Amino acid sequence: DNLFCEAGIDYGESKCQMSSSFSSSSSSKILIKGGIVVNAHHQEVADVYVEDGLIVAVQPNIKVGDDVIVVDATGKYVMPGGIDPHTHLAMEFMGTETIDDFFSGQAAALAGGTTMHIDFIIPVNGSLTAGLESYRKKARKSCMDYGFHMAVTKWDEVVAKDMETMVKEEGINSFKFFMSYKGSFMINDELLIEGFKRCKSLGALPMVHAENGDAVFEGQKRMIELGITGPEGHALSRPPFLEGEATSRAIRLARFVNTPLYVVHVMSIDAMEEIAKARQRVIGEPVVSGLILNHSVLWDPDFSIAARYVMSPPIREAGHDKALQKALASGILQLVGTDHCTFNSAQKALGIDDFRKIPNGVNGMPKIISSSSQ
Ligand SMILES: NC(=O)NCCC(=O)O
Ligand SMILES: [Zn+2]
Repeated sequence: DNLFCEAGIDYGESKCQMSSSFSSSSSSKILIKGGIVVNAHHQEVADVYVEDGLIVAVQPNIKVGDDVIVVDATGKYVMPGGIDPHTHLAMEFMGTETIDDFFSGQAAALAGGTTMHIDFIIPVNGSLTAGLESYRKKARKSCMDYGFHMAVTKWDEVVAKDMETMVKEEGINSFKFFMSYKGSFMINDELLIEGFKRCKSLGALPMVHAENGDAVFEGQKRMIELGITGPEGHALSRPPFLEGEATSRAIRLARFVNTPLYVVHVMSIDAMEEIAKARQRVIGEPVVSGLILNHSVLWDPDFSIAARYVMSPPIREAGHDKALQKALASGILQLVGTDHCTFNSAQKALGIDDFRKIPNGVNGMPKIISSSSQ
C-alpha cells in the first residue's frame, strides 16, 4: 500500500496523504548508489547521479554534497524504465469496466519499473473525438507517462476525417482494427482495407487484433451446443489457426495497400509464422501471458481461477509459449506488451454460466495485491 500511495503523491489521489521523501523535498538532486546498472550494451556496478530529472553521470563512487538525496541500491538492479505498448485502463468492455484505472494501474506499473504505457482509446459510439475526450478525463488521475493508440470500430467520412485530426493535432498515429468481437468492435475486410488506406495516406501505423471473428462466433455456438459452458470453452472455440488465418489475411491486405502493419498480442505459433514470412513489413507484439502461460489454467475446476485467464486470443497449449519466446529472442517478434485488462472475480462471474460472457482480459502490469482488489 505504501508504494501504491507514494506513486500517487502530488497527482491528485486525495486518499494518499503520506509524505514522500522524493516528492516533498525541494532537492532535485538524487544519487542512486551502488546498484547494478543495466543498459543494452552491458551491466556494471555504478552510481547514477540525477539532476532535475536528467541522468548526469553514471560511474563508480560519485561523491556528492549534503543537498543530494542518496538512495542505496546495493544488490539491486538499476535499469531504464520499461515502456508497455499495450494496456487497457478504465476500459468499458463486455458490459463492465476494467478494474484498474489510470491511477491504480499506473501505480502498479511504476512499482514494477514500468514508467510509460500506451493505452487504447475506444471510440464512443464509433466517434474518435468523443473517445479521445472520454480518455482524457479518465487519464486525469495519471501518475506516470502515457500515450494513446486509437481503436477504429466503424467507418464513415467523419471517422476518416477524425483520423487526420488525431494524427495532425493530437499526436495519435497508430490505429487498431479488431478482426474479432463480432457484434461489437469487429469490422469486415472492406472496412479494414479502407482503414489501412487511410493510415497509409496519413503516414500512420495500422494495428490489428487478428482472429477470424465470424469463425470464432461459430466456434462459440458449437461449444454451447455441446454443453461446454465453462472457461475451457473459450480456448476450444477459437483455435490457433483462426488467429493464423486472420494474421495472414491482415498481412496480405496490408501488402495490397502497401502499408506496414503491427499485430498486437501474438499468441500462437500460427500467427508468429505468418509474421516471420513478412518480417520486413510487419511488427509482431507478444504479451506476457502468452509468453509464460499455457492453456491448462483454463481447465481449472474452480471457475474463479480459470476465468482469470480468459483473454483473446486465448492463452494457447504448451509449446506456443516457448516458441514465442524464441521468436522474440531472434527478432521475429519485436517488443513485449502486457495487454493489461483486468477484471475482478465479481466481473468475471458475469460469465459463470456461459464463457462467452466472461469479460476478456488478464492482468500484466505488476500488481500490488491487497484484499480489496481481489
Ligand atoms: N485481450 C483481451 O482479452 N482483452 C483486451 C481487449 C483486446 O485487446 O482484445
Ligand atoms: Zn488489448
